[in-house]
Amino acid sequence: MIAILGAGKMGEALLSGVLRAGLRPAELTATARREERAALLRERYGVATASNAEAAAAADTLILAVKPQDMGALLAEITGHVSPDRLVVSMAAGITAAFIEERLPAGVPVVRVMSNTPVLVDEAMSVISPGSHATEEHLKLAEGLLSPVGKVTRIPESLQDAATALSGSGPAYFYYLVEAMVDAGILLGMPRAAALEMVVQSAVGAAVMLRDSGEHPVLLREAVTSPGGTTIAAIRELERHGVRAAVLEAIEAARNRGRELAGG
Ligand SMILES: NC(=O)C1=CN([C@@H]2O[C@H](COP(=O)(O)OP(=O)(O)OC[C@H]3O[C@@H](n4cnc5c(N)ncnc54)[C@H](O)[C@@H]3O)[C@@H](O)[C@H]2O)C=CC1
Ligand SMILES: O=C(O)[C@@H]1CCC=N1
Repeated sequence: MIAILGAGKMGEALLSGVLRAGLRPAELTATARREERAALLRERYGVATASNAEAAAAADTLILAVKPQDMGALLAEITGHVSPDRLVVSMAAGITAAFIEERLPAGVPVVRVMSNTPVLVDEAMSVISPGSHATEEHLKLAEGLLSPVGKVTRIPESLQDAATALSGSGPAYFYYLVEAMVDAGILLGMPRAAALEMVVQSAVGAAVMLRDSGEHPVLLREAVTSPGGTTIAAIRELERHGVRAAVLEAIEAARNRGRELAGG
C-alpha cells in the first residue's frame, strides 16, 4: 500500500501518474486537509482517503507531499505510526532527510525527491537522494514509483536545493519566457492566439531537439543565428540587458530560498 499524504498539486499529479503506470486504486490511499478535497480524490481516482495517522499505519511507502511549512506538523501526526520497515519519500523543497529522520522513530528510511509538475504528462524530472537509513533497495523502490512519470536521476543530498532551483522550479522559468515572448508578439501586432501557437510550438520543437539530437545547446543556437541576420539582433539585446546574469542570479536565489525553507 502506498499513501500520499497531502495530495495537493504534486501529490495528485503523482497519484494520477502511478495509476496511469498500472497501479490499482486499491493499492493507494490519499490524505487531504479538507473533506471536499478528499471526496474529489475518491471520485476522480477511485482511491481510498484516510486520516494521516490511518494512512501512515497502513502503508508500506509513505509519500509526503505537503508544503515545507506544513512538514513539521505532518510528521508530528504520523510519528507514532511509522516504523523502520516502511519507506518515507519526501517531495518537499528544502526539507532535508535529517529533518524528517529527527522527527520519526530511529532507523526509518527516507528518500528525498525533487520532482516537477510535468509529472502530469509523464515528462517529470525527478532527482532523488537517500537519507542516512535508505539503502539501494529503497532508492530502487522510489525510482520504480517515479520512472513511469518521467526521468529519474540520483544526486548527493548536498545538491538537492540546487536541483530544486533548476528542475523543480524549472518549468516556471520556461512558462515565464513563453509569456514574455507572447507579449512581444502582441507588441508587434500579432493576434494573441497566433502568437501563443507560434511560441509554444517553437518551445516544443526546441525542447525535442535539445533532448533528442544530442547536440549542445550552443550549437543548436548557432544553427539558428545567421551572420548579419535577425537572431543575432535579438541576442545582442538579451546580452545588453544582462539576461544571462539575471538567470544565474535568479536560480541562485531559488537555491538559497530552498536552504531557508527547512528553518520555516
Ligand atoms: N508545485 C511544484 O511545482 C512543486 C512542488 N514541490 C513540493 O511539493 C510539495 C507540495 O507542493 P504543491 O503540491 O505545489 O502544494 P499544494 O498546496 O498544492 O499541496 C499540498 C497539500 O497538502 C495539504 N496538506 C497540508 N497539510 C496537511 C496535513 N497535515 N494533512 C493532509 N494534507 C495536508 C494541503 O491542503 C494541500 O492540498 C511542496 O513541499 C513543494 O515544495 C516539488 C516540486 C515541484
Ligand atoms: O516554488 C516552490 O517552492 C516549489 C518547489 C519547486 C517548485 N515549486
